[in-house]
Parts: sequence; C-alpha cells; structure tokens
Amino acid sequence: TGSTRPERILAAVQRKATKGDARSVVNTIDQYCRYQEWAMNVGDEKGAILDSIVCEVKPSVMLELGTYCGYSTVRIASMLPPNARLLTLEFNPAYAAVARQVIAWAGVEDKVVLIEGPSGDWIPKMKEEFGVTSFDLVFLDHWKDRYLPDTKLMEECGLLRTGSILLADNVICPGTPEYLEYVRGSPRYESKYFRSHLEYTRVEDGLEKSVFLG
Ligand SMILES: C[S@@+](CC[C@H](N)C(=O)[O-])C[C@H]1O[C@@H](n2cnc3c(N)ncnc32)[C@H](O)[C@@H]1O
Ligand SMILES: O=C(c1ccccc1)c1ccc(O)c(O)c1[N+](=O)[O-]
Ligand SMILES: [Mg+2]
Repeated sequence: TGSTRPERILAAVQRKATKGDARSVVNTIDQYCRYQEWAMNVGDEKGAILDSIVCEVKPSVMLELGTYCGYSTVRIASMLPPNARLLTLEFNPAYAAVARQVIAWAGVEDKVVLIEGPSGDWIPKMKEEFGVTSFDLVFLDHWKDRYLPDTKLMEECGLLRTGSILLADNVICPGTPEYLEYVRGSPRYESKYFRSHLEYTRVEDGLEKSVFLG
C-alpha cells in the first residue's frame, strides 16, 4: 500500500514550503502539480483570478465547497483580514486529514473552519451550527453535479443576500452545464465568465462569477 496523491502533496509541502508562509505553501503545491503529478487544485492561473475576486469582495464570511488538499483554502485565507472566516466543506476524511495539515503548515488555521461532511447535510445547518447569517462569497469547486442543487439549497436556507457572490470553478472543463444555464438565465443573478485554463494544462476552462440580486 503506497502513498496517495494528497499524501505526496503534503510531503512536498512539509519538505519544501516554509512553515507559516502561506504563499510558499501555494507555490510549492503549484510546482509539484505542474512538474511532478497533476492534481485538481484550482491552480496558479485560475488562482490569480480567485485572488482578485477575494481582494475585491473582502468577504467577512466565505464558504468553500470542496477542500481536497487545502490549496485554495490556503490561497483564499492568505488574502483574508484576521477577523474574516473561511468555512470549507470536505466529505472525504482522507482528504480532510491532509488539508488540516496543509492549512496548519501555512499558518492560516485561525481563519479557517474545515467541516467534514457532505454539503447537502451541512448547508442547512450553517446558521444554527456556525452562526452564519449569509455568505459574502462562495467558491464552488466540489463535484460538478452538486453546483446547482447546492446553490438552490443556499437560496432556500436564506444564506445568500443581495450582493452575495458565487464563484464557480470548472464551468467549461469538466463543465457544469445545468448550473451555468441556471445562473446565466435567472433574473436573480448577474453572471460573468472569466476565461482561463484547466489547472496546469492548456485546456480551456474558466470561472463564472455570479452576483445574487435578491
Ligand atoms: C476539485 S477538489 C477541491 C479542490 C480545492 N478547492 C482546491 O482548489 O485546492 C473537489 C473536492 O470536493 C469534495 N467534494 C465533492 N462533493 C462534495 C460534497 N457534496 N460535499 C463535500 N465535499 C465534496 C471532493 O472530495 C474533493 O476533495
Ligand atoms: O472532476 C474533476 C476530475 C475529473 C476526472 C479526473 C480528475 C478530476 C475535476 C477536474 C478539475 C477540477 O478543477 C475539479 O475541481 C474537478 N473535480 O473533481 O471537482
Ligand atoms: Mg476545480
């Protein structure tokens, strides 16, 4: 029984990244996934777009759907002010275990709440369990067939307010057709496509930014 890809990514971080330096953790994972083995992190190119939107929105409370190894979690948390909170959902225990260690190595654990479990179970509990009123920004990057049902669930649970922003990864590759049709066709959203590439490749992909209009 050899190691898993997330375990090898964690080993690279603990070997090469400076402890407490979030940017060096991000750069180490990008280097590893570009030159050693591909992994489904949002990556450096789309990551720069994510950074610009986090900086623009300056969220106090943010939700990430899909943690994996914690690459985007660390990237986002490094951009947040001290009192801001990033809640991140991951239902694979092995991935969550790696992410906790990557987040700790980066020194951003004070800004991050990693919740282990399925989005469908936890979104309805956000208010009562975590005192969330609404999310300023949501990064959708979990299984692509969950983007639409979870968006509708957030609407129903009153977790989106006028001006809340949804930022969805992979709207071209692997693609999220039903979600894209919904946010682009609904009068309740103002949507914009940011063209980029699938992480660490030349394949077209992009992020869709959708503002909830209430
Ligand atoms: C593409 S990876 C996340 C990558 C991460 N956002 C990054 O850029 O570093 C997708 C992750 O979402 C998790 N996932 C998929 N569906 C989920 C769900 N319904 N609830 C919680 N986690 C889910 C998977 O286990 C996987 O780790
Ligand atoms: O679905 C895949 C996938 C499909 C097949 C093989 C590997 C990954 C994927 C690819 C790029 C992503 O940025 C991403 O978020 C995902 N994902 O799993 O959520
Ligand atoms: Mg993705």
